[in-house]
Amino acid sequence: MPDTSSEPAPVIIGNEPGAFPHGVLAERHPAIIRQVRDAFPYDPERRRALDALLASCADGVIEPLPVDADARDRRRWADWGMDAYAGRSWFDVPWLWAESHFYRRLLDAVGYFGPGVWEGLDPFRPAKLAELDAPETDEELAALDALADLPTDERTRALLHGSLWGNRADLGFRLSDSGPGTGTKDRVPALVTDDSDVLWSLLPPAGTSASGRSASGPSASGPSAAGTSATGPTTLCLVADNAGRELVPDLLLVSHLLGRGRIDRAVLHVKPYPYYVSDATPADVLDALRRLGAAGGAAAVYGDRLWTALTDGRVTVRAHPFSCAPLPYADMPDDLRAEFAAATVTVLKGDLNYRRLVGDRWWSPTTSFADATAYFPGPVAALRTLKSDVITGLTADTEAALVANGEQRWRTSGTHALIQVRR
Ligand SMILES: O=P(O)(O)OC[C@H]1O[C@](O)(CO)[C@@H](O)[C@@H]1O
Repeated sequence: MPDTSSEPAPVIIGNEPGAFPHGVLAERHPAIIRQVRDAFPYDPERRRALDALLASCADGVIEPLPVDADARDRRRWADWGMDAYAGRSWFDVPWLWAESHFYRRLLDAVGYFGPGVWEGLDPFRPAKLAELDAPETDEELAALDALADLPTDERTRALLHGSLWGNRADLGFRLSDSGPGTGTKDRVPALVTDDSDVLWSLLPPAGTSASGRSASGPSASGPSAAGTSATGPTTLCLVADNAGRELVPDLLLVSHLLGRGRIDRAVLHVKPYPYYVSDATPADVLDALRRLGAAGGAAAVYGDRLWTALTDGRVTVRAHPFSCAPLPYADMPDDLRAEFAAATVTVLKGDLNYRRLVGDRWWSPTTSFADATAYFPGPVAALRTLKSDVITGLTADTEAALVANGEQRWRTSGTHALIQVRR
């Protein structure tokens, strides 16, 4: 039985040495700064700013945004809690807030917000392009050709799993529930919960009816689309996570769902600016799309379908400021809430989105996913590999088996994944 306790669990803070969140702040952030420092021939001013951020990560405090920051951005950060956290240690504020704000400061340091020659230049772009151009990406895209021989349902499932495990940058088009597995001694399937049947019941193939389909679709105001049902177009909101080898299978999945008539439209939510190293921005969507075209074969067919859908408006790309907010989705603004409310289902990809969806808290693992997401304005699904401590929706048996495995890092190592859906 899921735990339906209504008491919110404690918010995760990064102040416990040895714990995963502390390691991210104390070790990972400095490593990211060093990586960025080497990525471009930044001038002395930029290098000094990066060094200052490095020092601040170790023992500094969160500072207010610079006085020359864009006024709208300053207002946003004020709304997002800047006044409450300025002057406090990175280690003593909510971990989600500290991490998110780190990327904002990193972009300041490299001059991303300008003015100047570095304005708008993604400091993570070299790493993103290297991943997109890696031979593994060629192999994964070539593997798509073999999918054509599979029955449609199996292909649909393989593409869903490609998108899911792509969150580990592992585009394997896996055909079995067990995913990549964690070794023969592992007693727990890699997929710790799998609600994919519920997801497919929300997005049935063209010509069949969805009992749970949202009746509040944007049929009245939006353009008509082929295959539109009596309840309005079936719209998928896909809240993307990483660029490169995660975004590629995300795009393949969207293209496949369009091609099979399971959706009429898709809205792809990406980040307005570089974030958490590899998070997808609009420029990354274009790079991934070009990559599909250049691969030829089945990949190019998927890419062409998506290209056409972008040009005729069936697929749109959104980069809402709240996508980079240091807050849970429970605090989303009204315009975003209305968008998600109008979708047939919103699928959130990845670990960070999961943390923001259920709240970055020390939930008991058996806390009901439906309860934790009850505030969300429409049907919602999470496709996530486990890369941080937050977890909900496990059965007591699964939790016990994971713990009994003796492998303490099941929460953070990306060896396990979940598909959770609340209709
Ligand atoms: O790309 P994803 O799946 O959102 O994962 C990013 C993850 O990186 C971490 O911030 C660690 O740095 C995770 O805790 C976080 O959720």
